[in-house]
Amino acid sequence: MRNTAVQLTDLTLGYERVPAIKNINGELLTGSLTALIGPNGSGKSTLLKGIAGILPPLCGSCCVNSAQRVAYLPQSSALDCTFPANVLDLVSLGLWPQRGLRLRHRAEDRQRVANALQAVGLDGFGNRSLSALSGGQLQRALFARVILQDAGIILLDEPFNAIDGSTRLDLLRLIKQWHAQQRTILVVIHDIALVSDHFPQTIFVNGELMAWGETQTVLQGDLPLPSAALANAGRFTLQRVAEQ
Ligand SMILES: Nc1ncnc2c1ncn2[C@@H]1O[C@H](COP(=O)(O)OP(=O)(O)OP(=O)(O)O)[C@@H](O)[C@H]1O
Repeated sequence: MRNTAVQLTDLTLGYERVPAIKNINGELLTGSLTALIGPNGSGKSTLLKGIAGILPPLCGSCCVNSAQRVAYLPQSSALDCTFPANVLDLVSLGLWPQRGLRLRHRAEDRQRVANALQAVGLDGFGNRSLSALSGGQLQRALFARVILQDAGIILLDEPFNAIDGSTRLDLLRLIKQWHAQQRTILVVIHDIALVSDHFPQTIFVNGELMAWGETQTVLQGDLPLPSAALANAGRFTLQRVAEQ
């Protein structure tokens, strides 16, 4: 697994022994930037949870390069923002893989948290309660936590949902910085134009693996996605894995 960050072998994942996504084979190369696309309910979040180690395989295996830490950012709608915590609490959690849960912040840690908040444009938001953040501000805070996790493998579930254009650009810039640092990045996205413009690799799932490869090859046909997702993205021919 020298150049392999994640290896999936006949991987089937699901809930209460009912498969949600079946027989996935493939590998994420170290330093790759990959979009994960597919219709609602096609198993994208399930696959991310499997790679993050949150969901054990029903069959097959998911091997993650043990030399690399994994950062997983769930859909922000899955987070309970009524929890009595502020932005500093949330972002500082990114330090626990390195410092442990009972961390006492050193001056160096406080500086790293401040730097991460600055990098996502949330300077001065540290004491703001999570419940008082807008959707875009919450997404920025979650990205600050990912910065602190300093992981080699970064899994992001729909980070561009319900955010405005400038937040989207800022977050995209961060993803590109991580890519330039040779981190391995997998991002669930519904916006096919964004995938086409910014992601070199694409995985397309629909309960099983439909295609995995260069984005322009994968997006060469009619994808069974809502027409809104295809707006401005042209027509694509789907190259099925089975036909390769
Ligand atoms: N906790 C759960 N318990 C039981 N079934 C689940 C659970 N989470 C997801 N599922 C089911 O697994 C299948 C895949 O769901 P998943 O959330 O992975 O899809 P998705 O592609 O991420 O969808 P979306 O684009 O809507 O976020 C769906 O049929 C869903 O109903």
